[in-house]
Amino acid sequence: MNKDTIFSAPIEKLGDFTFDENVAEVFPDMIQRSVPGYSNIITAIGMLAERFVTPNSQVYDLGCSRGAATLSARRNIKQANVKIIGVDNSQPMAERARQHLNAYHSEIPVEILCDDIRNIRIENASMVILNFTLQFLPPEDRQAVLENIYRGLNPGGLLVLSEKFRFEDETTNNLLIDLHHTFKRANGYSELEVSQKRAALENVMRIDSLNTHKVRLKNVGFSHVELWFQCFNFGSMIALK
Ligand SMILES: C[S@@+](CC[C@H](N)C(=O)[O-])C[C@H]1O[C@@H](n2cnc3c(N)ncnc32)[C@H](O)[C@@H]1O
Ligand SMILES: O=C(O)C(=O)C[C@]1(C(=O)O)C=C[C@@H](O)C=C1
Repeated sequence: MNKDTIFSAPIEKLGDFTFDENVAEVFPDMIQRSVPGYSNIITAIGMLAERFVTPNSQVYDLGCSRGAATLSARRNIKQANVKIIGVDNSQPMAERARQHLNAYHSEIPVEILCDDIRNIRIENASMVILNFTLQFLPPEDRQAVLENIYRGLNPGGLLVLSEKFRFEDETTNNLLIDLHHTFKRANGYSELEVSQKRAALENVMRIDSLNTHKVRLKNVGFSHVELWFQCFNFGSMIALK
């Protein structure tokens, strides 16, 4: 697996973080070493797919990157006549997702669309995955994306929403951010890598509190909303229609 060294040397003009060719190339290593609990969440997405995906329905993986969540879902779906649609607006990510998914045999068709998730109409969905994607949309666009998902989900359908969180209590917020940085250091990132990446993400990743997520999901109409996983300032929620 290609190692993420993107922020290892000093960068004079640090621009905003983007999912470009360089990031796509090292992405599995980057996300594994940056997001505490990432592999547990990917495994659980498979378990949830096994339980929630119904025959003759569709599964959407929005912001699918290289297709890790899509693959986990596809491996665990036992129902007939299911289609998975992965969407990512980064061409280098979408290409790698197609290659990655084609490398494994499956009866379940997967279509990878290179498009903005704000343009996709969700239809006949039994499960929708937003695994660390909503946080990259402008905050004012998040409600509309969730409304579109809610409308396209079948009754009883599941949304999995994983995000980095902000906490309203300043002391615990700072502690959890600090623990996340300790986690990254333990995974081999230097102080410079941690601080340059933090600066690059500042404008593009405007994170919400857990409460903001819960209230918004309820406002959109979801009947049952719960946090099922948290490690430091990262976590994953389930919302049922
Ligand atoms: C942190 S990654 C997601 C990781 C992936 N879901 C996984 O489980 O491995 C965020 C992804 O969302 C994509 N993305 C960000 N904004 C998007 C948008 N408006 N439409 C489509 N994809 C978007 C990025 O290109 C990136 O690949
Ligand atoms: O590395 C960080 O500090 C992060 O915030 C992690 C995070 C994410 O949450 O999506 C940010 C960008 C990369 O795509 C991978 C992980």
